Amino acid sequence: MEELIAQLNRYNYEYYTLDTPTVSDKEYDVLYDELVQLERESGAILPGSPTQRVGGELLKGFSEHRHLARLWSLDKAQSVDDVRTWNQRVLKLVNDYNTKNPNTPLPQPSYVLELKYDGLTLNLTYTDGKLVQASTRGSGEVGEGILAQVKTIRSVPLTIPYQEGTIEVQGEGIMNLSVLAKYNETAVDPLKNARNAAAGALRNLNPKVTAERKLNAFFYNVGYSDTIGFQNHQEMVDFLRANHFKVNPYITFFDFIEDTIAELSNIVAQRDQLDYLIDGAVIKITDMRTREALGYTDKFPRWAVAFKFEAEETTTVLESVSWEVGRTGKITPVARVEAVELAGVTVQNCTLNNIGDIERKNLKYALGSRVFIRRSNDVIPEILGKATEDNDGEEIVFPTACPACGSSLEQRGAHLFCNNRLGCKPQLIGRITHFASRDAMDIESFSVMTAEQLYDEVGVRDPADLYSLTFDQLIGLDRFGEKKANKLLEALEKSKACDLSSFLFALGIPNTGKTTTKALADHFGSLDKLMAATADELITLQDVGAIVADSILTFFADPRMQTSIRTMIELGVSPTAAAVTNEPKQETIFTGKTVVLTGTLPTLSRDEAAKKLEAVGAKVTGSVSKKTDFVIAGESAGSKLTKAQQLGIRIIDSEEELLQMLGEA
Ligand SMILES: NC(=O)c1ccc[n+]([C@@H]2O[C@H](COP(=O)([O-])OP(=O)(O)OC[C@H]3O[C@@H](n4cnc5c(N)ncnc54)[C@H](O)[C@@H]3O)[C@@H](O)[C@H]2O)c1
Ligand SMILES: [Zn+2]
Repeated sequence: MEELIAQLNRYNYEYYTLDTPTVSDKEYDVLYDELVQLERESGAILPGSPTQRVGGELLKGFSEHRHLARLWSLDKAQSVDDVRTWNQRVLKLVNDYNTKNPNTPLPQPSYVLELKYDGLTLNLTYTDGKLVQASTRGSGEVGEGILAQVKTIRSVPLTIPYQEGTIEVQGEGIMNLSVLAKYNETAVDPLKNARNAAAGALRNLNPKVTAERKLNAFFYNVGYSDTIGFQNHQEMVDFLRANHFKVNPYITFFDFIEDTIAELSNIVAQRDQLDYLIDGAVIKITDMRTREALGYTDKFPRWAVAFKFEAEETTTVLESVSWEVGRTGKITPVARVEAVELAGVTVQNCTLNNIGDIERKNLKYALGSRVFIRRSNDVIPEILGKATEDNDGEEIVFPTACPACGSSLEQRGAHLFCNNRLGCKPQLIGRITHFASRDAMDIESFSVMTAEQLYDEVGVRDPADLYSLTFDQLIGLDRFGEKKANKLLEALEKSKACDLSSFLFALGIPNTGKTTTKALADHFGSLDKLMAATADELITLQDVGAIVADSILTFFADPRMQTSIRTMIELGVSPTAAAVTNEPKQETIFTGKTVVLTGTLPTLSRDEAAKKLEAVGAKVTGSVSKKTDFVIAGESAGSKLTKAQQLGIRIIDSEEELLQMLGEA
């Protein structure tokens, strides 16, 4: 217990006083919970235990402010069961109170749900309508006066309409994520995390530094007033709004705890769409008399509980960096980290984006050091920066030669490239695999392994080579029986009658994705016309700017590409543009609606289903949001389906039903 107390107090100091934590909240919480557990089991609380107090030490240089009413921490629930346990305790206390006070019983508890903003607590003091002090939470009783710093926040009102005596209002100072990203674009010292960025700026003695960070704030409580009282939370929120405090639009009231709990998953689903960090949601009892009756422990109110979300950040050790070659020749650093659990999965690989990013994030000498990693949505976790200040790690040596083919590398912007387009195996394998992929030529049963095998054993170097493969060549290969060989040849044959936009996408023209290739196909109508197009003609298209136009021209001017395309055409590949119709063929339930496809349907490929939907005027998009009208979920649909369920979006989970709705079955 002594060790834990020493360790936790050091982390508290780094977090609350210095605003530069060296462990993640997740790691801190594990140790804290361990201490709570030991205190409970032993019945002993040792001196200096962080479970008995709020916050950390005050910084020198700021004046002290004694809060007119105490500020609190929040009890936390890690699971919905913890929320239910908290609620049971509330019900029991209400019941006890009502037994003792039969003439003035408390109402049946009702609940308010708010987001838990992750920033720095602010306590604002107004006297006769004027902002006279602003302070941090500090110890809960005394905080640091940071009036000049808080005045730089544009959303903090300097005067308010309510002018009767003194009130204190609490909120959270935050940095919007978009503001942080913008700040980091040009910053010499990029900021790792919005919470520490906000806290550090507010507790900077120089208000100019605070102003540069363009902070924001949300207010959620009137902690003290000489004159005014509220019956319930809604009245208090109305008062805050009427007095021009920025109140978060998401505040929801519930009569039943189970409804409140059900709503938590909606917040989790929308977490990634918010422009600020939240680390949970707060459930509070709405009735003020009940709050008073329930009271406080040493540390937190009994009438509120914070439901903590799964952490998205943690720390781990950066073990090694390897360099991967993509199909365009771009070299991507991939970090191998000590295995660590984050948001329910074990993380072992993280992206480092590019060499520019490694330098910007001060990771050049970070091999073997502890680093912060962050995972949001389904993307590969990213390394945010080092967890220590020292530069004692080993150097990440940037390659000068391609790890695959040995050619010397060229730096363009923040990226390294291998220019050996024709002789660098991973580039060729990448191009062939991309060519055959589902969104491209959709050659069934073709995988990276097939591409590698054909490369190694039959000498396939270019997508065009696929169309002269013979049965005899294939049957001689490992793991290729008669059936498999025929299947691949059939799939290749079938792919010859492709549509132009898929063919263009399959070619892998740099800087052109599916939307662009579709626009090109629609506009030009034939491969020949596109290949003869000029830059002026290309940039008339909506999706095509100067860079994309240049990529397209350079690509088709390359004699090797011309040969490859000519060979394919000679071997029977015949890309044709779908007839462009501006009017959808027929009105269906999907006309004008936004649809997301996920998982595998029994017979239709995702592309075929998308085409059918587009033909009746639906917009097919890649990610589920509130704007999605339908989600078509095939077999092994994953997170998109979960999200659709959470958002209450209509889900169609059978191909038959889909075809029926399309009027085809
Ligand atoms: N990484 C570290 O080294 C380290 C060290 C210390 C603490 N911590 C983190 O801090 C947590 C404890 O911190 P705490 O006591 O400062 O905060 P808390 O999690 O107990 O929450 C209380 C605070 O939540 C804020 N809040 C945000 N939205 C709110 C809302 N709608 N209603 C009411 N309050 C709201 C308020 O500022 C309030 O002071 C730990 O669980 C840990 O995750 C991390
Ligand atoms: Zn190479």
